[in-house]
Amino acid sequence: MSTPINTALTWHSQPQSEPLVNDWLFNQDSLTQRLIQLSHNNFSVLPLNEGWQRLRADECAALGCPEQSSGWVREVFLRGKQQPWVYARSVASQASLQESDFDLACLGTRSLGELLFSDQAFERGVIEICQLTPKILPDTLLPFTSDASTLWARRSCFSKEPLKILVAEAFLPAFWQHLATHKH
Ligand SMILES: C=C(O[C@@H]1C=C(C(=O)O)C=C[C@H]1O)C(=O)O
Repeated sequence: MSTPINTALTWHSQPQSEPLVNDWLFNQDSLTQRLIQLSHNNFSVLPLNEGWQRLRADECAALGCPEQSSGWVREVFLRGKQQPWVYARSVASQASLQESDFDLACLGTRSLGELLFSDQAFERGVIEICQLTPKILPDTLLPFTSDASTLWARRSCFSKEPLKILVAEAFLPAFWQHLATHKH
């Protein structure tokens, strides 16, 4: 289902004007844990697509691996109250996975965050954000029709030498609607 997408994504770390957006985009804690709390434990991970693929140019650059590298791609929905709240795409190069004992392929419906945040050896790099627009993310990639004109997304690298896992998360309209209707 994944299709090559426009890699002209402009990732940056510039805080935005809305405090609520900044809180969710730049928070360093496990997103899984925050969504478990926000959903009052009604949280689940829905794998959408997993497998070996050629990584995107921006992903290779972020991982520091050669262009056109192959890697394991994991795309999921993080769901709160059975609603897709976040679309996530996590990738790691084949070379680094082969050198490590990290089995990204075995996760299934377990959250990647459970592994990344339980193992103190993983260091998180800078969180970058960008706004995804339909022209960047054709709906062939995002398996849902988003009624938002843009989606806020963030990404960061989790490193535990020699392994680097690039985790990108796009917050979906249903997430912001839940926040708006359940003032916290
Ligand atoms: C990095 C984390 O893991 C989350 C879990 C993911 C998965 O299971 O594929 C993907 C993105 C993350 O939001 C986290 O919980 O912060």
